[in-house]
Amino acid sequence: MAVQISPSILSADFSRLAEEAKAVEGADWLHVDVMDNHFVPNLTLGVPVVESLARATDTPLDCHLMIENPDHWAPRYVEAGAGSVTFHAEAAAAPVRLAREIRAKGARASMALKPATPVEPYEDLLSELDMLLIMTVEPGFGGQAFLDIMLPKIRRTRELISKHGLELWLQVDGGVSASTIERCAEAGADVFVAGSAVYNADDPAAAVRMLRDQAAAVTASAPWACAH
Ligand SMILES: O=C(CO)[C@@H](O)[C@H](O)COP(=O)(O)O
Ligand SMILES: [Fe+2]
Repeated sequence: MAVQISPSILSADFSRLAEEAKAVEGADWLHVDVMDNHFVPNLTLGVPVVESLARATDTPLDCHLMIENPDHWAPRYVEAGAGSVTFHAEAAAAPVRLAREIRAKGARASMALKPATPVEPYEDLLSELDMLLIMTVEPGFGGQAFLDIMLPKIRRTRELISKHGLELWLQVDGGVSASTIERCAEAGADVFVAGSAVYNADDPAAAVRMLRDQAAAVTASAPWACAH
């Protein structure tokens, strides 16, 4: 699978969301961070804003739900127009049922792991998912420093994907920039969320292209990238 870039609208100007979404057209996804001030200590946006964003851009929406009770809310984000919906493993009561419901409603189903949550207990669930998101910061805020200590988890997850022959995308989110994306790609990530590295750049669309080129140069020689 080719590498994909998902700019996070969290680092954009929220008073101009439609324009900011258009500024990164050409990206593979638009990452939308939904926070409820319970699962994480921050509050962002909800279903009505996602509905409006879906109308404002042709870029598919990659909704990252940092909320309690995703079992109830995740399907609502599919109905709002998201192309991919990520719920947190730590918050979901019934992750298999939820992933199946997201898929049945027509979106890609994805599950996220906070930094302290290991992947191994979820090995048997991976076949139910279209993407696994490994957080490379503690969720809640943009602009935090990348956690290098997550690289072994990315590597172990890539090994599990290869071992089971899965078509699972492996996303990283948090502190991904020109100085960290290559390490993520080397470890086995293939979908990269970048908020501040894209929206703080003078030319966000060019920043997306540069990040994609950097990651693609690394994965071009990765055996797992050739296999998918
Ligand atoms: O989910 C989150 C934060 O919880 C992210 O999607 C951030 O929005 C990424 O921002 P940067 O770390 O790239 O600035
Ligand atoms: Fe995110």
